[in-house]
Amino acid sequence: MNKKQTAGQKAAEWIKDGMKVGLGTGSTVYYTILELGERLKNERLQIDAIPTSKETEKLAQSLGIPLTTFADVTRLDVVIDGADAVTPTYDLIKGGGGALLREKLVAKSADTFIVVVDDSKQVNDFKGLPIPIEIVPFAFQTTMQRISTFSSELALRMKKPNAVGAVNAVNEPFVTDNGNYVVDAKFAHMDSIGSPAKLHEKLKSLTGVVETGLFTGMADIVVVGCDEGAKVFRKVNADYHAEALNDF
Ligand SMILES: O=C[C@H](O)[C@H](O)[C@H](O)COP(=O)(O)O
Repeated sequence: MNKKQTAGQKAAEWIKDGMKVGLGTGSTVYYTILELGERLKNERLQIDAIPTSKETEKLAQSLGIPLTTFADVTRLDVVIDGADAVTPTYDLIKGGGGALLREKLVAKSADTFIVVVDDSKQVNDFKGLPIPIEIVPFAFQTTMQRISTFSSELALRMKKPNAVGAVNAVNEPFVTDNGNYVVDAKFAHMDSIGSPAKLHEKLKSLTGVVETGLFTGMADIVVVGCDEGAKVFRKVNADYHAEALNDF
């Protein structure tokens, strides 16, 4: 079993009968969703799920996972999602797959937000790492200019050469499920900005910025897949405590 699978499958144990569940996006939570599909086949488990992307929606549908929307649900019992980087204080960078806006909307509606990563995602800080920022396409050049006043490096995310619908990938911006663009921006001078939360606020205040991939103070539980198995960290008040596997 690879480390992503270890973390993803472990987190699926959290889902109980009758729960409203948010399903994240990416290659780690993929294993949570597969496991959930298996459990639905083998157990008397009734859940309703809200996907964070069209990709996850398709996967959930293919596995027969019942889907719902925010028209019918206001709170979610559990949201499980991946991350691109996790600090020792459990701040996250998300949006490597471009699903950050829906992911944040869904995670903000969660009673319990569970993050699944393999141990390669653990970092000391976000210094020099690209932060995905969703921006509106109109006048995106001016939004990028505003971001560049305090970013050390930034690039408009382009479609991957083999992406669905990419005609001339090099010249086509990647478009999110919400019809927006994504800028990946590095901030070498994080120290002078203060903290990821301050950076998020600073970016959000710029006209044209829709959302950032900085998820600070949001994770309730972090499941880390490593060689020895899945390590579980749970937030208790403001601190995170490692838990024995069978407590989970
Ligand atoms: O937009 C994508 C999401 O934020 C993903 O959850 C994140 O990029 C982690 O993905 P993966 O589990 O594939 O590394």
